[in-house]
Parts: sequence; structure tokens; C-alpha cells
Amino acid sequence: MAQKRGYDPSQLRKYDIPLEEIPRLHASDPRVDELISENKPVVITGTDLVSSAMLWDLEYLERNMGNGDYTVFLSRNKNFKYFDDKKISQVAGESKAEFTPPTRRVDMKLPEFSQRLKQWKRGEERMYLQQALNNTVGPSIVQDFLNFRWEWTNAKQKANNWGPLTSNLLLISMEGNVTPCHYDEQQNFFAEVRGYKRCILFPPEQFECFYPYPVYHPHDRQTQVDFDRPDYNRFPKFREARGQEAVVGPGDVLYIPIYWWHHIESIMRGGYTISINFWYKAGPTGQIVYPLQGHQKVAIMRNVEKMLVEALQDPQELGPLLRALVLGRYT
Ligand SMILES: O=C(O)C(=O)C[C@H](CCCc1ccccc1)C(=O)O
Ligand SMILES: [Zn+2]
Repeated sequence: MAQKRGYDPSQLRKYDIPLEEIPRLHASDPRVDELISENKPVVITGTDLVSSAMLWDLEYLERNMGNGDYTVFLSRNKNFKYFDDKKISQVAGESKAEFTPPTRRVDMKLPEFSQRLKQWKRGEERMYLQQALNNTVGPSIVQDFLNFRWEWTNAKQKANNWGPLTSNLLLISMEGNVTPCHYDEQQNFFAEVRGYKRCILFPPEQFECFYPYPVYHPHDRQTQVDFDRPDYNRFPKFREARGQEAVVGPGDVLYIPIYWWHHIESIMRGGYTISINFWYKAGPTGQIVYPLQGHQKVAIMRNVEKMLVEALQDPQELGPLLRALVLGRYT
């Protein structure tokens, strides 16, 4: 019989991208450790990593999240494209006026967020709560946090020589919200607590398909390609993108390997979603082995961009200099 999966394909947005399935394995399956050691994505079931948070819903969080302020992003459309406001001053072109932040950030108490979410009407700004879990949250949330299955994730961190845990982001998203495709420089165990999120991943080797913004740009690490209306004239190699997708539900943990591109959407008409991520710094580089892997080349390209911006001062000179370096010589 059709396996019960809790959502319908009509709740997923349609993209012009070939997609394969990300493997879905139980935590006891030895292939899980193989895939993680190879920096390949896998959905891991039965980890109990955040089982202490499975009772979290807005009512519970309202009662227990203390009176703290939480970071909420507001957007006039479904996209919540991250931007680094510390880089807004550096953006090239005539002036900072060129960069228009696609979302605005407000601080909200949880009861207010919960109420506005319940009363949301089409046409109003969408909301996405994104808050690093810290000790300002209420005592019973701290208790739930302490009861995460740390021994499981600590063992994976150790076995794979990852660096330290940098943060756990609590993510409470309205249904239909989209986090556009980007990569992070951290290893990530992405745990789904409530609702369903559709994740599309691409390996770092496909860097040329995604045309990321310049490193000094506020949208550093984000693709310039609009998945809903790709501009194939500006971004012709996007046609060659090949994705791997997974829909994660309550209790699932998706391993998002460092430098892998990922697009994440809370499925439409699925209610609000709650996720908690576990970001780990990369481990020590260790012995360099040739040929280099895709993510190592991305790291090198980032360093070249940073060094050139530093040396040239004016980011506008970066393009002409790189063209002079490459065109007719390395092409
Ligand atoms: O866990 C991850 O890496 C994700 O991308 C999860 C994503 C929200 C992340 C927001 C964000 C993106 C870039 C920098 C800082 C914050 C979602 O679930 O919508
Ligand atoms: Zn991310």
C-alpha cells in the first residue's frame, strides 16, 4: 500500500531541475556513517536527537520560552534570502542604495509571534523566526535542550573530526516559506521537529551552476539564480544543475554536508514548521590530497576573492583584473 508520508506532492513547489532522492536510512544502518564520512547527504531516522523537543508546538513554546525577544524576519514574498548586514557598506556600485534588503528583521516576544502567525492573512508580510538557542530561553526549554541526544551527535562529531558545535538555530517557519539556495561553511545536522520541509541539495562541484554573489556582497554564499524564474541568459550553466531532494518530517535528521548548496521550503498548506539545526565548524584540513575535492576549490576561490578585494580596495576593479588575468591566457 502507498506508504503514509504525511504530505501530498501538490504541496511541493515545482522547479525545472532534475531531482533524485537523498537516501533515507535508520540510525543503526552502517551506511549512515559511510555517507557522513564521505561528506554526502543522508536523511537519518530514529536518532532521537531532538526527541525531547517533539512536544514543542507554539502553545508549549509560548508557555515556556520566557519573556525573551526572538529574531523574526518579515518578507513581502515567500522568499527569506539571508543577508549579512555587516557587508552592506562594502557593496559595490554607486552606493549602498543599490542593495535593497529582501527581508526586514524585528524582535518579537513569542506570544506575539504565535498570535500574528495564527491571525496571518494573505497579503500580509510572511514571518520566519530564526533564533539561536541560548540560555535566555525558559528553564523547561533549557531542560529539553539539555535532553537532546548529545551523545549521538557528539559521537558523529568526533568520528568525523568536525570542529566545535557553533550554534543551534531554532527555526519556526510559516507554511510555504522558502529559504533560497545557499551554502554554509559548516557541517549541519538539520533536525525536523514539527511539520514537513522539502530540501533540495547540490554538491559543491556544481559551483559553476549557481553563480553565487561576490564574497564581499551581503548575499555572499547565496545563489543569484531565482529558482522560480531562472535567467538562463545570465546564468546558462544553471541548466546543468542536478539536485538531490528529501522531504523531512518530525524526528528526521538531514545531514547537510559543509559547502553543499541547499534550498529549503516549508511545504505549502502543511502548517507551521519547527526545525533545529546543529552547525559544526569544519575540522582541521589535515593532509592535502590531490586531486582536490570540490569544496576545497570553493574555499580557494573564496580566499582569492577576499585577497583581491583587500589588495584592490575597490571591488569594481576585481572583474577587470580577473578578466585580464584569464581571458586569452587561461581560456
Ligand atoms: O540550517 C541551515 O543551514 C538552513 O539553511 C536552514 C534554513 C534557514 C537558515 C537561515 C540562514 C541561512 C544562512 C545563514 C544564516 C541563517 C531553513 O530551514 O529554512
Ligand atoms: Zn543553510
